[in-house]
Amino acid sequence: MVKSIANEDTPALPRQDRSWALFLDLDGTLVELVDHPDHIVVDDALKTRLQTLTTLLDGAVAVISGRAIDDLDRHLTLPTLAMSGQHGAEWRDSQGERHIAEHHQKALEAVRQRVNEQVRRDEALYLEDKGASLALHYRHHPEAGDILKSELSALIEEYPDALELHQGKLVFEIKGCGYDKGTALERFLTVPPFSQRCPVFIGDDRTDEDGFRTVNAHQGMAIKVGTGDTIAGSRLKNPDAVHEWLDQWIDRLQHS
Ligand SMILES: O=P(O)(O)OC[C@H]1O[C@H](O[C@H]2O[C@H](CO)[C@@H](O)[C@H](O)[C@H]2O)[C@H](O)[C@@H](O)[C@@H]1O
Repeated sequence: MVKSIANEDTPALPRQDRSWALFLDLDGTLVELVDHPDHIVVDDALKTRLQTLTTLLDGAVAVISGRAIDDLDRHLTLPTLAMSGQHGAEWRDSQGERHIAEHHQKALEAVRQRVNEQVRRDEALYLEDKGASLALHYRHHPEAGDILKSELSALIEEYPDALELHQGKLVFEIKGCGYDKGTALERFLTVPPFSQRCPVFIGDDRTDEDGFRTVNAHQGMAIKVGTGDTIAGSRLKNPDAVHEWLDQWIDRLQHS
């Protein structure tokens, strides 16, 4: 049964277990990618699925996203769910306490205005200002990718210890150095209810590879959604397959 939702070329996923910790990316993993960040569809079934798993795994479920936590809360409306936002720069622990990295904020402030000017020159671009990071979306002007990459790289050149450029799916992100999805996972794994559990991380994007690296180092399970190069050992085809696999997990735990 698991085989039908995994890609043909990867081994069947192991049987889900109560002793695992679950880490989930959002865009492209739990929800389909759409034309604009505000247009994702988070239905009630997904919210219930996340809540049920959190209960069954004694709280060891966290969303690990590039989005800001306020934005994740707006879409998921699960205010007590553990989360990491902005590629590890902010996080909400399992006690509900919020934390945010600040070391790069001065440098970010210095480039913010210049990125805004760039966006004003091309109305097909969309700037998502997340507070501790900037996402410049070029989904509606994909040919601009190469030039944007070199322009944004030049903009942050002055701040090599504070800022770095990440490339996602038709988006470039300017974010603080020293934080990524790998450090976000590592942080959760040092404290209960995540510590002492086998980590499972499901993600679709190249920024999720940092998380896969951490999970692999902890002998956990890295699951890549969709196609493309990856260091993950397993794959699921798309968000629907992810939902199906999570539902199997719920079913197993409720009937064991
Ligand atoms: O780490 P994630 O939860 O996967 O977030 C990664 C980025 O996702 C969002 O952008 C992407 O999804 C949009 C909606 O489907 C799409 O329009 C865009 O092209 C994608 O890059 C989000 O807006 C970013 O802030 C996240 O970093």
